[in-house]
Amino acid sequence: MPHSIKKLDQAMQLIDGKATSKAIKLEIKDKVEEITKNGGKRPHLAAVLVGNDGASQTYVNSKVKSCEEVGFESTLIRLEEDTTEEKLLEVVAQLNNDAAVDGFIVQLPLPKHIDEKKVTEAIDPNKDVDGFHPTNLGKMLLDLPTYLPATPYGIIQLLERYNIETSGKKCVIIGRSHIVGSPMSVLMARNSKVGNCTVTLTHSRTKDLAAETREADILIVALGRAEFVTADMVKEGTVIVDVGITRVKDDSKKSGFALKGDVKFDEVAPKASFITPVPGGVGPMTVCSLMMNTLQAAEGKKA
Ligand SMILES: Nc1nc(=O)c2c([nH]1)NC[C@@H]1CN(c3ccc(C(=O)N[C@@H](CCC(=O)O)C(=O)O)cc3)C=[N+]21
Repeated sequence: MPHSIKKLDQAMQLIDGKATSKAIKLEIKDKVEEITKNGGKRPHLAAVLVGNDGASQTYVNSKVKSCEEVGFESTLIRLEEDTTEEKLLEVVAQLNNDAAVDGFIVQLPLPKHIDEKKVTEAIDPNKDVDGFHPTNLGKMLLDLPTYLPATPYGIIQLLERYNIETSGKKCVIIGRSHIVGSPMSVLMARNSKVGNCTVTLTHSRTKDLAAETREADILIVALGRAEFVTADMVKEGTVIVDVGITRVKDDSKKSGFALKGDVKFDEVAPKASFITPVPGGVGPMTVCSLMMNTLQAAEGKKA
């Protein structure tokens, strides 16, 4: 068969996270209009940012902007890099008790002198729209109503909206973080519309990683190393979800850096059936999930 025809048969489709998040945000905006029209309160998301990390500022700004787009109220609380753990826990307690705030997040990573676990556990699970609190992760595991962690929830939305068949497929995940890889393994395995996969969760101690990834019908990459996955690591026709986002120095860019995913896109994309780009893939969906969780919080369907 001529090469060009083979290529046509296997046309790769880009999964457009930016467009999907826009569509979902319009749906949320409609719901907000309905709520306020009926005299209800506008959903309100608060975000706490400690310090001046460049990437964190970008993400938090995009969350505030998304709130405006969907008609949410938003509050950004900025604290100095040297804020004490005690002070941050006070701010968390205030937000827990503030009836005007439906949900809030504390942007991670936090400065080294603050215990992230302690802060996460201090957040009222009913307001934990990040879905990081042990109570909410536990509920997820038990299929109880809860807030799903933002990035995994965004990925599920993408797979669902692109009608990607997951049932009975082999899903390989790279990275076992508490906020992406680990919850993703639970969601892909559970008995749900998107789910029913046979899941392999790989990590730094996995013996022959490429042997595992080559088996994947769906490959989810979340280890945070730019261009880690190369063409030889994937089989033809795989669905690839790239969660990584690393700033790499690039003098040709106005910002001085380029954003790179965990997948070497140019060489891997031609082998994929579906693939998420970076930027414009999973990132915008993460923000969108926060909006969905905040709407859920405001509607009183508490975790
Ligand atoms: N408590 C907490 N909750 C989070 O949800 C959380 C966090 N901490 N810490 C950091 C990670 C990362 N994250 C992203 C959000 C948006 C984009 C995003 O919008 N990315 C754009 C590009 C943005 C850019 O230009 O840098 C894109 O991929 O197209 C990416 C990553 C949320 N996180």
